[in-house]
Amino acid sequence: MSEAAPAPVIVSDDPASFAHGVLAERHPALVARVLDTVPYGPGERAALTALLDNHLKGVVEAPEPGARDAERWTEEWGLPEHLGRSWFAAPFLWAESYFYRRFLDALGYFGSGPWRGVDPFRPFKRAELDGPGTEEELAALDALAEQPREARAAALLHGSLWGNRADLGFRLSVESGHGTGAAAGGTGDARLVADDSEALWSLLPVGTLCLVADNAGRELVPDLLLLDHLLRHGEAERAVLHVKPHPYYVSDATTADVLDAIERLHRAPGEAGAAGRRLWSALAGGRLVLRAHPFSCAPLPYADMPEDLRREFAAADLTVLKGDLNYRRLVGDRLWPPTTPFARPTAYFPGSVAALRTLKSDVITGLDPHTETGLVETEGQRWRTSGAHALIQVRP
Ligand SMILES: O=P(O)(O)OC[C@@]1(O)O[C@H](CO)[C@@H](O)[C@@H]1O
Repeated sequence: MSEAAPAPVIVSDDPASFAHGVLAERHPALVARVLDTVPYGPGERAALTALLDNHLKGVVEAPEPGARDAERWTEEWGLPEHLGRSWFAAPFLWAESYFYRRFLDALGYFGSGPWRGVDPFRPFKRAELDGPGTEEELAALDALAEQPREARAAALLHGSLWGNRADLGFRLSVESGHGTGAAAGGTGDARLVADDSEALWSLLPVGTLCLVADNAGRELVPDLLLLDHLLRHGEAERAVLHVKPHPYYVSDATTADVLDAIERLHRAPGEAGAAGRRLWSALAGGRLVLRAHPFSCAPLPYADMPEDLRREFAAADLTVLKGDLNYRRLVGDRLWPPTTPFARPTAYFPGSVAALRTLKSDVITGLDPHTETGLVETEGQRWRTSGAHALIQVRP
């Protein structure tokens, strides 16, 4: 491949690939889990089962008639190109994203019936917030408060980074043995395959910081704690938190999830409760602003973002994107040579941009050659998808 040629887009048609495994194994596991957890009626169950059958063996079909976003999918998000073709022939990012859109259709999320607006993934998100893991993490904030400010900032950054392992989609394949995940691995710096944290801190303080959130629950809580820290200490005058306009990729955070997370903090004792109260006031007072742009659920890379979103990111002094899916969309869901400089596929992004991500899919850029060689020698290609490694990358 020449220097200038873009790397190949990832497609799910190779049965040996990670992408194929997501469609063929992770999605059936997800359907089973949701139907086990939520007492949807026979109609919704039949529709979801039919969708899964179509996804695995059939061809891409149009959304339910009258869908309010049908025009967008048709005119802007590439649906006509894939209609009538196997889901496995479409780009991985497109197929996966459309599956979540159709998932909500099957369960009446966009309909006019009683399941309208009911998040099928909410029980999983709530269980995380109410679980002992969250309780322990919140209690640890009291001891952290004794630390010097820089140590606190570093701990909160790493909390937000490693919180990214908390997506149910990823854990489904780890639990069912289909993934190569190491969900309980260590979290020390040795597991960072790229660490631009110095460059990240050097960009602060800023006026407006955009944080493009990923998962709810145990990822969103540390994201909010990081934002609270930055706002409180003047490292950002204002923060804009981008969430999804509807449930997506199982655990992705919506406005309702932000409210649940703040409520969880609010009712905690000590430092966590104080952070919850500050975040509540920041939202009420406009220093913390929520955005739920439709493009956040688009099946496309950020390089194709619409003009209004581009202007929004351009107006921020720094945009931080969380998680694996956002990384795939930021650099393009392509098989880049891992040593491709991070600055190259992100050159189009308006303004300074940073990525905080645990590695849970094949896409990777910005590795130095020694790091890549060392990873391949010890792990083959498993390091790309196991979730055991993470990165902090910055393009100022
Ligand atoms: O964006 P997140 O929550 O970090 O990860 C989402 C994820 O689980 O979904 C995709 C496969 O389903 C992978 O890109 C990734 O592992």
